Amino acid sequence: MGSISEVLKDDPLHLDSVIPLDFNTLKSVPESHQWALESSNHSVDVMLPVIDLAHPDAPQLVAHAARTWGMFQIVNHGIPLDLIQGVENEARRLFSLPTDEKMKVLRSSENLAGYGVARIAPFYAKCMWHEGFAIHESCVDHAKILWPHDYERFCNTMMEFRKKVKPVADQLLHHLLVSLDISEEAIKIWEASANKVEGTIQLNSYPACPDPSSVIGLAPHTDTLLLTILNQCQISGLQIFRDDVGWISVPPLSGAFVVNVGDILHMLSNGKFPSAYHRVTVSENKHRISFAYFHGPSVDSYVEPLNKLAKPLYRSMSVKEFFVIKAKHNEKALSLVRL
Ligand SMILES: C=C1C[C@]23C[C@@]1(O)CC[C@H]2[C@@]12CCC[C@@](C)(C(=O)O1)[C@H]2[C@@H]3C(=O)O
Ligand SMILES: O=C(O)CCC(=O)C(=O)O
Ligand SMILES: [Fe+2]
Repeated sequence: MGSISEVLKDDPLHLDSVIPLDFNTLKSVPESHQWALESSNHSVDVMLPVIDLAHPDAPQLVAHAARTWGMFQIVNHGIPLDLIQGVENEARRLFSLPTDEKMKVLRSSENLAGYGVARIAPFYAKCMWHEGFAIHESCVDHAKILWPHDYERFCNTMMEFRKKVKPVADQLLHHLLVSLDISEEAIKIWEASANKVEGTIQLNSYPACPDPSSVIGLAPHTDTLLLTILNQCQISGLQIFRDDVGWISVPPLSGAFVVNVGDILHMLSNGKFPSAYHRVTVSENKHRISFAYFHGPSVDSYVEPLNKLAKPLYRSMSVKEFFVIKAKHNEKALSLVRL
């Protein structure tokens, strides 16, 4: 995504003016973080599909789960447990730094990488109980500022994770595209588009909160790209919304990753794979960490429903155009590009 800064330079959100709170010093929830939540984060427990990627039917199971849920969990993905633990440890090392240290790597408005609030933060009057750190391409510059004499451990761990997770995302995308009954050429184009970019890693931190029912970790949203592969680090908090059931908790499963469909795959599949609407709640006594890999596409790609036999529900547009629409309209973006 070389020219993403170009896309974001007209972004109306001034993220560098929204700074995460110094959560460590708080004994109560400040008004700035108190949300009027209907039914206070209430959710039900329904098991999301858990797919063994080594199972011979994995391609069909993945496609079925993406169609019915837009979100599922994967096991037997080949990402070693010690690497998962390593990423969590490094994320905890980063977020436990003093606020003034983290502020040295604050993400600017037109930049994808660095420390700060979620990109969706400026859409809400209240702040989320969350801080994040995004890694785009290399993380050496930022890590050297944080740990001048010990930056390699952080960077090597993150790069090793990206090296291992990207092929998993490629494989999942392949299963999904094949199931769409589209031309081999279209499959190749989109695989190449996703393959061309390194993908962004997002580390999320949700500190323990004195009154979890009055705050939100991450407000309800859909992810923008093709696929997100997320690890919840063994602490619950992620919820997915279904019209028929309401909010459903996604229990963390040791060693598993949660996969969810993003808006661009939603459009490519003509809505067959719905982008998952999800949110995050926080805990009273646990500092929750999660980390996610956001898979492609290249900003130079052109998005349109790929199955030419079906009536298109979304108009054609460049990925850049969609990023601009999403940055301006957030939740309304998909409905604005619907035909
Ligand atoms: C690649 C990206 C997806 C993301 C925006 C980003 O540039 C890096 C952070 C990602 C994240 C994580 C929290 C939720 C989210 C909606 C946000 O505000 O920042 C996602 C973005 C997204 O999928 O649009
Ligand atoms: O922390 C989580 O479980 C989810 C994070 C998330 O939705 C995101 O990074 O887009
Ligand atoms: Fe998300």
